[in-house]
Amino acid sequence: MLSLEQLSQIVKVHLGLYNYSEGIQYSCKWDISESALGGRGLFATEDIASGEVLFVDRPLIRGPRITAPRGCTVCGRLLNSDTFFKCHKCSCLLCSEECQDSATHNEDCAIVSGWNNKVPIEEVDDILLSRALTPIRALLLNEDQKLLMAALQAHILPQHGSEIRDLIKYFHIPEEATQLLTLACCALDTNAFQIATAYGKKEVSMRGLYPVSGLMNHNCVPNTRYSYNGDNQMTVKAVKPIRAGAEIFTCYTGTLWGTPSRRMYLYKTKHFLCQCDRCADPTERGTLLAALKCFSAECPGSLLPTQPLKLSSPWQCLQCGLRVPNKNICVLQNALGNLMSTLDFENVDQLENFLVHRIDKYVPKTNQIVVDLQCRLIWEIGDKEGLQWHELSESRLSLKENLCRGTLRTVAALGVGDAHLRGLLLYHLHAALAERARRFPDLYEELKTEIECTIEQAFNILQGDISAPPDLELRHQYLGPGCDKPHQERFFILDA
Ligand SMILES: C[S@@+](CC[C@H](N)C(=O)[O-])C[C@H]1O[C@@H](n2cnc3c(N)ncnc32)[C@H](O)[C@@H]1O
Repeated sequence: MLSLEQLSQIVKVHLGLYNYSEGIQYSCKWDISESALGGRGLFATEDIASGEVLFVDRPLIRGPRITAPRGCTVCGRLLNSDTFFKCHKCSCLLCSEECQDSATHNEDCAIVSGWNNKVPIEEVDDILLSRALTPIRALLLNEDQKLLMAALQAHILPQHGSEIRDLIKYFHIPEEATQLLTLACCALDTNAFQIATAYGKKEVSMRGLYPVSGLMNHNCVPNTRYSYNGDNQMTVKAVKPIRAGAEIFTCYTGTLWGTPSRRMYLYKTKHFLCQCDRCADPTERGTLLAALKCFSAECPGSLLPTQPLKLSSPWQCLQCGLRVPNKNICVLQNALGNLMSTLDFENVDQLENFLVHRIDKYVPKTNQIVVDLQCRLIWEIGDKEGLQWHELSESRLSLKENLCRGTLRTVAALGVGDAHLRGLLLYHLHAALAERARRFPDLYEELKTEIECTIEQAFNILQGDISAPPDLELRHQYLGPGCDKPHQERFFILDA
C-alpha cells in the first residue's frame, strides 16, 4: 500500500507536475489527504475561484464501456454495414484497413493473439472480447502506471471482473495476467468515467481510468465539473469558489435524479450510501425531484420520504400527512419505470403529448421523470431533423423556452453552480430567444440583453468541451456581448 506522500508523488508525475530529471515540483492548489468519508480524497490547499482549472488528467486505460453496443474497437464507429470484419488473428471487431493497421489494434492484437485459444479464433464472441478490451489494455501499462492503478480504491467483489471470466471460456490466459486483468476490472468499476463524445455523434461509448479524477469523492452537489477534449484529456474545473481546506468533489450520478435513485445507484455500483446534505434533505433544496402524488384521491399534495437517509423510510404527504410504507412506494416506482419504458424517446410528438397532457396523472410536475422528459425535449426541439429552427411552430418555440427556464430554476435551486448541465441549458435558452428575435426583428432590442448574457455564460462554461454544440463559438462571436455587426449579419448563422 502506498503512503499518501508516495501516492502524491506518482500522481504529480502522471500529471506532468513533477519533473524527475530536474527535480522540479510545480505547484497546484490541492493535495491528497485522508477524507472523513473514508479512504482518500482531494482537498484545496488554497482558495480556488469558480471556473479555475484544478488539473488536466489523462486516462491510464481507455476502451469500450461494458454496456457499449457493437462497433469498431479502434475508432468507435457503430456497427452499421457489412464493411465491418473480425480480425483473423484476434477476433476484434474492426471497420476499416486503417483501423486494422493502427497502433491501437496492433497492441490489442499482440496481446489477444498471444494467448492460446480454446475454440477456433473466428468463434470467439466479439461482443465479449470488446467488453474485456479496456481491462486488457492494462497489460500495456508500464510499472509506474501499474503502481498507480493498483493504488486506486477497488471494491474486490464477486460481481466485478465478469468481463475476464467470460473471456477465459475462449482463451488460456496466464495466471499473472488474469490477476492484473481482474484488478483492472475492479479499479475500473470503482473509478472509471464515461468519456463524452462529440456533440450529436453516435459512437461506441467509451470509459477511461483517470487516476487523479478517480481520487475525488462523491457529493450530490459537487464543487467541480469535468469536460473532455478531442484527445481524451479530462479537464476538471471548480464550478463555485472552493475555500482552502475544503474537500473537492465530483458527482458520480445524474444531477437531476431524485435522492432514492441516486442513493440506490451509488449503493449498487460504488458500494456506499451517500449522506450528503442534499440526500439528508427530503425536499432536495425545495426541488422535490423524488416527490410522488399523494395516495389519497382527494389530496393534491406530494409524498416524500420522512427519513431520506434510511432506504426503508416511510413516505408522508406534505399536505394531508398521510403516511405510506416504503414497500408501497417501491411498487409505484417500479410501475413508473415500466410506464417510461413504453415511451419512444425518439418520437418528439409522443413525448410532448405525454409531458403536456398525461404525465401529471402519474407524478407531480417536479418529479425527476418530468424533468428528464423536459430535458429530452429541450435537446431535440430546434436540432432534430423535422424540428429545425425554421420548421418550429410558435407553440413549440415557446415550449422550448419555458422548459429551459423551468429546468434552469431547478438547477439553480440545487446549487450546482456552473455545472455542464447549466451551460447546456443556457445555450438552448439563448438559441430559443435568438430564433424569436430572428422571426420578429422588432423584439430584438427587448431580448438583446438576455440573448447576450445567456450565450456568454454558456460559452464560459462549455468552451473547449468536445460535447459542446458545434456552433457555440460562432453564436458567441455573433450574438454575444460586444458584437458590432449589423442586425442582418448577426443573425446570418441562424438563417444558414
Ligand atoms: C473513485 S473512489 C474515490 C476515492 C477513494 N475515496 C480513494 O480512497 O481512492 C470511489 C469510492 O470512494 C468511496 N466514496 C466516494 N465518495 C463517497 C462518499 N460521499 N461517501 C462515502 N464513500 C465515498 C466509495 O468507497 C467509492 O466506491
